Amino acid sequence: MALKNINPTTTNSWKELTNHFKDIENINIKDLSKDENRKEDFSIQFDDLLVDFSKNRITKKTIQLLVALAKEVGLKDAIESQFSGEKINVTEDRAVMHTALRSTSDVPVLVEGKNIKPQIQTALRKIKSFSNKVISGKWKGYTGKSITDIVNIGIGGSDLGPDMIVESLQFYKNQLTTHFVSNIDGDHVSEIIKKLNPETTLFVIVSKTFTTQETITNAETLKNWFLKSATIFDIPKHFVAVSSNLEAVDNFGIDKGNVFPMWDWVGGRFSLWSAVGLSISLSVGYDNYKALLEGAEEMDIHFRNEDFDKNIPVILALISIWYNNFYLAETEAVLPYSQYLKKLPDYLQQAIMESNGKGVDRNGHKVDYQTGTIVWGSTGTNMQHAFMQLVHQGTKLIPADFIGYKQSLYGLTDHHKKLMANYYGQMEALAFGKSKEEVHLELKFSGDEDKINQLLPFKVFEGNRPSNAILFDKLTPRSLGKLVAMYEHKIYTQGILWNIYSFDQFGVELGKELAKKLLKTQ
Ligand SMILES: O=P(O)(O)OC[C@H]1O[C@H](O)[C@H](O)[C@@H](O)[C@@H]1O
Repeated sequence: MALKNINPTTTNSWKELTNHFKDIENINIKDLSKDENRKEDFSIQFDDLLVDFSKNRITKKTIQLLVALAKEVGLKDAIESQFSGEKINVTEDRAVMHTALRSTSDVPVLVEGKNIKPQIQTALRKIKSFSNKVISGKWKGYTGKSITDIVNIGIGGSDLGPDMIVESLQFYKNQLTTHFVSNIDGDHVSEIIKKLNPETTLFVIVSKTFTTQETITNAETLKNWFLKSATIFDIPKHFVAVSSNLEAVDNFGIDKGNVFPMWDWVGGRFSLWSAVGLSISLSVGYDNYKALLEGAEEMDIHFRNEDFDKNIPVILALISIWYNNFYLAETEAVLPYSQYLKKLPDYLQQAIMESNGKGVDRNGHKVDYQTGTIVWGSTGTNMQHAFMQLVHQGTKLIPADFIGYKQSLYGLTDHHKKLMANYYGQMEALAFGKSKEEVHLELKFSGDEDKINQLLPFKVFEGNRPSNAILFDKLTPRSLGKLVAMYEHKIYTQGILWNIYSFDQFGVELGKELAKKLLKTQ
C-alpha cells in the first residue's frame, strides 16, 4: 500500500471546499452557537477526554467536505501504512514505528520482514530493571553512595520530549533530581555542574546518531568534570547511553551493558516512547512511564479505527487545515491551563514544525499552497496577562487549542474553580466578543455621550475567533500519553493531506554544516 501522492488542491473535495469557503467565509461563531445542538454535534468524547470544537467557523458541511478530502487523498490507507511498518519515511528509506513502541498487542509488526516487537519488549524490561535499581538506591556510585541526580544530555528530540514529560509529571516524581543539558552554550552545562556531586550523579547521554555536536560536547565536558574526582574505571557506574550508533558509544567509553537501544524506525521527535524516555522512567518510576505509553496506545487505537468524523486527531488536523489553507491563518496557539504543561508548546514546536515545515511535495515539486503551521503558546492564566491582547483584538486570526483538566492534582478547589472560569471565559470572549451595544450599555453610567463614543471602538471585541477545548478529567501519565499521541497523529494527518513527507528534517542540516566549516576556520 503506497501513499497516494496527490496534490490536495487538485481534488474535487478541495474545489468544493473552495466554493464552500466563499459561501461561509463571513460566518459568525456567535450565530452558529444559537443552534442548541451545536455543542453536542461538534464535540467528541473519548474516555476521559472531551474535545469540543463547536467554537469554530465551521458547519456540518465543512466537516463533511474536509472528511471527503481526507478520504480522497487516501488517509485511511496512509494510517494503515504507518501502523503496519511500511517505509513511509521515503526520503530516508525508513519505517515510522513510534506507535509500535507503545503497542501491547501480540500482533507482530514487521520492518524489513522482521518482527520488531521482541526487541521493544527487551528494551522495556531493561528500562524497568535499571530504573528500579537506581530509584531504590541499589545502584551505587563509585564511592558506594546511591544516586541522587540524573543528568539527561541530549538536544532536539533527545531532550524536548523527556524534559517536557518530566516537567508535566512533576506531581508523580520520586526523590531523584533530574537535570537536562542541551545547549552548546557552555554556560548551560556550567550552571548544572554547580548543582552536582560526581559521587551521586548518573549521566544519561541520549543521541540517536551520537554525532550531534551539542550532545557530544556537553557529554565530554561532563565526563572530564567527573574524571577530576573519579577514574575511567568508575565510568560504568555513572554513564549510560541511549543510541543507535553503538560504535560511537563504545568509542566514548560507555560500558556495553549500559547502552539502551534506539532504532532507525523511530524519529528523534517521536522518540520519548523509546529508551530516549529513560530519564522519564527514572524520574517518575517505570509504572508511571508504562502508563504514559498505555495512554498513547489508547489514542493510537482510536486514531487507527475511528471514523474520520469522530476521530479526534483527524478532526483537529482538518480544522487546522481549514484555517491554514482557506482562511490563510499563519499560526496556531497551544494554551494549556496547567502550570505542569509549561514545556508542551516548546515540545510541540519541534514535533509540528520540524515535521511539516516542508515546501516540496511527495512528488518532489515545490508546493503552491500553505503547509506547516507555526505553533506557539504558553500556560493560562499567565499568558492572559501577556500576549492574549493580540489574540483577542489584534489583526491576525489565531486558532487556539485550550487544554484543561476537570480536577487539579492538589485539590485547591478555589484555585481550580478560578482557573477553569478563566479557561472557559477566554474561549467565550474569543468566540462571542463584545458588541458595540454591550459596550455602550456598560459605559452608559460612566461618562458623557462624547466620551463613550470616543472609547467605544477600543472596547469592542469583534469575537468570531476560533478555539478548541481539549478537556481531560485529570493530569495523569495516561492522559498525558493520550494528549501527546493526539498531536502526533494530527501531524501525520496534516502531512498526508498536504502531500509532504513529515518524517525527515533535511532543513536543519545546512546550518549545522556551515557551523562546522566556520569552526574549522576559527
Ligand atoms: O538524537 P540525535 O541524533 O542527537 O539528534 C538530536 C536532534 O538533532 C537534529 O538536529 C534533528 O533536527 C532532531 O530531529 C534531532 O532530534
